[in-house]
Amino acid sequence: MVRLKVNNLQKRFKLYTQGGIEVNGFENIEFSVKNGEFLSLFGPSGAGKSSILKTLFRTYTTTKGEILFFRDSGEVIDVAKASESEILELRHSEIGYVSQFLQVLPRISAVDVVAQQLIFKGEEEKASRLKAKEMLDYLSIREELFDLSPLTFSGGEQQRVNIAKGIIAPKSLLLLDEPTASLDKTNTMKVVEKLKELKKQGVAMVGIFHDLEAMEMISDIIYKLKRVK
Ligand SMILES: Nc1ncnc2c1ncn2[C@@H]1O[C@H](COP(=O)(O)OP(=O)(O)OP(=O)(O)O)[C@@H](O)[C@H]1O
Repeated sequence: MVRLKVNNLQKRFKLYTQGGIEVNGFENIEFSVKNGEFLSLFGPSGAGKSSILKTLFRTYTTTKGEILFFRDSGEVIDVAKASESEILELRHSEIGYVSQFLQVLPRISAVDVVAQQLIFKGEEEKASRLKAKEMLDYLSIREELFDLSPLTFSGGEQQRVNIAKGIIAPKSLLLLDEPTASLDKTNTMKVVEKLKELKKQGVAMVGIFHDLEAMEMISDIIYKLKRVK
């Protein structure tokens, strides 16, 4: 079943603080992603990969085109045109976004940052914390760090906590913006294994990988972008 269909999508940025100059982000983007499929956005720097992901999550508005999200109920929502409250609801229940940067409140432990995602979904607290610990351990976070705030962790450790947080309670569509950017090969491959499990669970994904081997291992579709002139 198709989860996401993007039709003739275009983004032009208007730079109000710089004399209203317009800059091309991307244009003529067309793809669809089914449940359990992974589509990678691939292309040179500046081709528009990150901007496409942000537009799919409605961090950026759409200049032209459609972003059709298909709910299990059969209802179709155009993310490009949906109201703010519909977008908040979609983000809450259907669409997840994982960037390369962890954003957390101070004084919340790594385990809690991850476990909260399960607790929000209604899972019991003790079981959630146990699952969170297993996920952190799988992603090579040392046990002595579990109860500390990730704000003092290294860049790569923060990124792994961020991935754990982003994938432990997956929604139906997951958007991944270079989630493994500063990870070593071993941890990158561990993330790829986890993402493959999500595919088996039927999660549709759109992602950007700078590691080409990881991209080829995980992708069902590689969508090639050219720099717009
Ligand atoms: N918020 C913004 N305001 C103005 N222009 C933007 C904005 N975000 C992106 N752009 C422009 O859109 C184009 C595409 O940028 P984007 O970051 O999506 O590329 P990318 O393919 O992800 O590149 P990279 O691989 O280097 O991360 C660039 O020319 C950039 O200057």
